Amino acid sequence: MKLQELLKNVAVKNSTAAQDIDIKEVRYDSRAVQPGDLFVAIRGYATDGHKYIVKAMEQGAAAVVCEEASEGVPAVVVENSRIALAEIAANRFGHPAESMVMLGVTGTNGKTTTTYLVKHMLEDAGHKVGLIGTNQNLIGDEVIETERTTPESYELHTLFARMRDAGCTHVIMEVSSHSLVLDRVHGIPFAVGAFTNLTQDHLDFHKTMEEYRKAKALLFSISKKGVINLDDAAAEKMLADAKCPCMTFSCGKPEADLEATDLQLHADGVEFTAQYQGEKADVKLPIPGHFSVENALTALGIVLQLGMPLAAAAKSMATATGVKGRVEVVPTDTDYTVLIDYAHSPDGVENVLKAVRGFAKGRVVALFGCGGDRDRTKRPKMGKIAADLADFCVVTSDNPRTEEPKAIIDDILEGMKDSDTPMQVIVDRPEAIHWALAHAQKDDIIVLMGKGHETYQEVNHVKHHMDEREIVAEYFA
Ligand SMILES: CC(=O)N[C@H]1[C@@H](OP(=O)(O)OP(=O)(O)OC[C@H]2O[C@@H](n3ccc(=O)[nH]c3=O)[C@H](O)[C@@H]2O)O[C@H](CO)[C@@H](O)[C@@H]1O[C@H](C)C(=O)N[C@@H](C)C(=O)N[C@H](CCC(=O)O)C(=O)O
Ligand SMILES: Nc1ncnc2c1ncn2[C@@H]1O[C@H](COP(=O)(O)OP(=O)(O)OP(=O)(O)O)[C@@H](O)[C@H]1O
Ligand SMILES: N[C@H](CCC[C@H](N)C(=O)O)C(=O)O
Ligand SMILES: [Mg+2]
Repeated sequence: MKLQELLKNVAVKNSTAAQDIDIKEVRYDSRAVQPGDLFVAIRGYATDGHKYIVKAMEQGAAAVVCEEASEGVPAVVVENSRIALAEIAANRFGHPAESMVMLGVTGTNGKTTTTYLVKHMLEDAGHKVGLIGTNQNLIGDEVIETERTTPESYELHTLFARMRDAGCTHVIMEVSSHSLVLDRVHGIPFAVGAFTNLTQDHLDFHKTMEEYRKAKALLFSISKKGVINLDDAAAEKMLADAKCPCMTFSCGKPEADLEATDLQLHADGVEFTAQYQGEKADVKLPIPGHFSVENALTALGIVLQLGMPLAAAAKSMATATGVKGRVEVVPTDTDYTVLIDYAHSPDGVENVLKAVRGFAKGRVVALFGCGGDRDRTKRPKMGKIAADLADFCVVTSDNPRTEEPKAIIDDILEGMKDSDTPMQVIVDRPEAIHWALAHAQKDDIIVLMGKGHETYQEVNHVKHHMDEREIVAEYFA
């Protein structure tokens, strides 16, 4: 592609690069640059892409997009390289997002689950759907592995192009707060954006809850229509900040556009009556927990905003299946139950343990750790909530990354020190799981929290294979 085609509608401050040069590929990591590529230099948190311009040129880069030009380098200078990257990516692939209905979900918890529900309902209605999120990306049934919840803009447009070419009409994606702040989703024309909830997470990155909320609110300045959880404490501010018309949902607030009443919470799912614009429908979702009602409402809100009739959406919801690693039952053939869940924030832990408490006949045993190189202040909070809600806690590791595992555990224990809930600390997670199984009692529900779908433990930048399903199976073998 010619450089000028890639730069169409990009706000260029000045340029020393010839506009008609041929560009082979676009790279934002110098380590991937090959002869003829365009290197986009991004100022990051860990390092600055501008430092690698010389290296990129040595590797054969044809030109550089940057915020500050270097002597003798064919450079296109822009105000913001991340925004330029997103625009270049859209140009590179022929604006694939514009030919599909783009749907985005933001919020601290419930994004992954909601996206799968929306995909299921749209497929039931006969559409081919692409999905982008934490567990994996999907083009219909085709699975594409992922590293991020919301990939970098260039990867996003690469995926959109594949989805478009495969005949997708709709894309449902998780929109993380990081992606909104870091312009990964810049320029995506979201037909509907939805907000699940706001509770503590990622303060390492956003610093304050208000900054975190504002990051999420950005989705409603790039969406045509919004769906907002009126039961969340941040709802009022989210509605006030929104630049698009928003519908609201609630469990019990009649002023909401979509309201759930007559909630029934069962061990294997939830049931409720949904009311929208004078219509009523019975909704069943085979995923347990009060939060499943919220996720169902978020998903219903999205398809209602697209014009799907409530009755059709409700009917479809009943045949949705659970999502890997979200309240997933591990088969054990014993008189107790093992669940794998992705709760990794104070609210997530509270929600899943309350849900389990609601149907447990015996003890609730919580096994968990906290991620390294992530929000430290959530650790004692998760510890306290687990100690308050569980009958027994096993504290262990969850992706220590570059931190000392025992130091992370000490942060968690700080929040548990006033509790008399019995507990066991075992740093090695597989060992901790085996210990929990060896000490299980009849009717216990052992909740393995934090890893969800993940099949690795990340230590010092290396992902070591670790699948909790296999660890449980090994124990019984
Ligand atoms: C805080 C954050 O999100 N950082 C992301 C950001 O990194 P950064 O801007 O700090 O980049 P950097 O490492 O300083 O490097 C700056 C630039 O120099 C380039 N570089 C670097 C080294 C080199 O030799 N040559 C070179 O060109 C890098 O490619 C980059 O373009 O941009 C990078 C490129 O896209 C991302 O890989 C990186 O994600 C990091 C690894 C990360 O862990 N992100 C997590 C926290 C994240 O994004 N999580 C959210 C939410 C999760 C959820 O709740 O579900 C997600 O959406 O996944
Ligand atoms: N609506 C909800 N409110 C609170 N907690 C929830 C909700 N939905 C799910 N959870 C809990 O949070 C965990 C994570 O859910 P899910 O993966 O759907 O959220 P997410 O927003 O995609 O998370 P991430 O930010 O890591 O991508 C679940 O395993 C469950 O314990
Ligand atoms: N996507 C989130 C979830 C991480 C889940 C947990 N396993 C952890 O490592 O903290 C993050 O990167 O913060
Ligand atoms: Mg997710």
